[in-house]
Amino acid sequence: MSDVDTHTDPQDDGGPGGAYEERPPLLVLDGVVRRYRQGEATLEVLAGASMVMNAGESIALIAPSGTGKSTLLHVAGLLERPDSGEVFLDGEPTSGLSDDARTAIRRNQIGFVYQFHHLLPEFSALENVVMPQLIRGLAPAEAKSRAEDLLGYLGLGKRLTHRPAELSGGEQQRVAIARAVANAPRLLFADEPTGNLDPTTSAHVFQTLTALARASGLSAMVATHNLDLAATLDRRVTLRDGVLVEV
Ligand SMILES: Nc1ncnc2c1ncn2[C@@H]1O[C@H](COP(=O)(O)OP(=O)(O)OP(=O)(O)O)[C@@H](O)[C@H]1O
Repeated sequence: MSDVDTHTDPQDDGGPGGAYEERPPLLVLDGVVRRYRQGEATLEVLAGASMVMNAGESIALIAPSGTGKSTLLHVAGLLERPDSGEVFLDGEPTSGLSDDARTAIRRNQIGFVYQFHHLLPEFSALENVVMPQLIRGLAPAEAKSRAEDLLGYLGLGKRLTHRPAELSGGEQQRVAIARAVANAPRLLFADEPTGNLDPTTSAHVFQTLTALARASGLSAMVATHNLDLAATLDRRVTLRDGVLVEV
């Protein structure tokens, strides 16, 4: 175990349970190492990355292309396992969990947004947002109502029946954001969510994403190349030689 304390939240004043009750931070990365084989060589993309993410925090991940931002988001979001080190969720280690247990955590607690929307082309905006809720087991009427609310909040109330190809790039990304938060996750990972959009649309979609995260108390980690947008989040980190550094 390295110097990262996985069990106390520095912003936790003890809460209603009393001053001696300690709540672990939402997410802790502790000395995370991730290597890829590239032919004969091994590339160590993450070389002991550590960080603490508290509930409700928004963090920008800013680093040059190829330094490991996507890899970090995939490991933190339980899509990939670290080669060594640990990812703690609510103070509990996750790397030893079965694939099924990790999938269940992702489905119920984690949302992802990517640079390209990955919406299902043959389904409407509404259906794309309803679907993950049905997979989770929600009743169709409840799922539809939540999807309508979310899309309305994101300014897409008049685009519910449009298929992705009938929407603008910014609208497609907003549907992807609605889909990512449809199951009310606690954590949102966004990998250059506005990287494919023009500057004005990019700023609008980014602000929509962060406003939604704040309104719903969601913790968000957003990889972006845009320093102005990064400045609007609570904290900024970068990757230097595979290690996370606060900037
Ligand atoms: N599955 C893989 N197999 C082999 N190498 C990989 C794999 N995934 C990523 N890499 C390598 O790891 C390095 C980091 O990749 P990653 O996609 O995490 O970077 P990034 O910072 O997100 O880049 P970008 O900003 O261009 O998206 C790159 O050199 C990439 O080629």
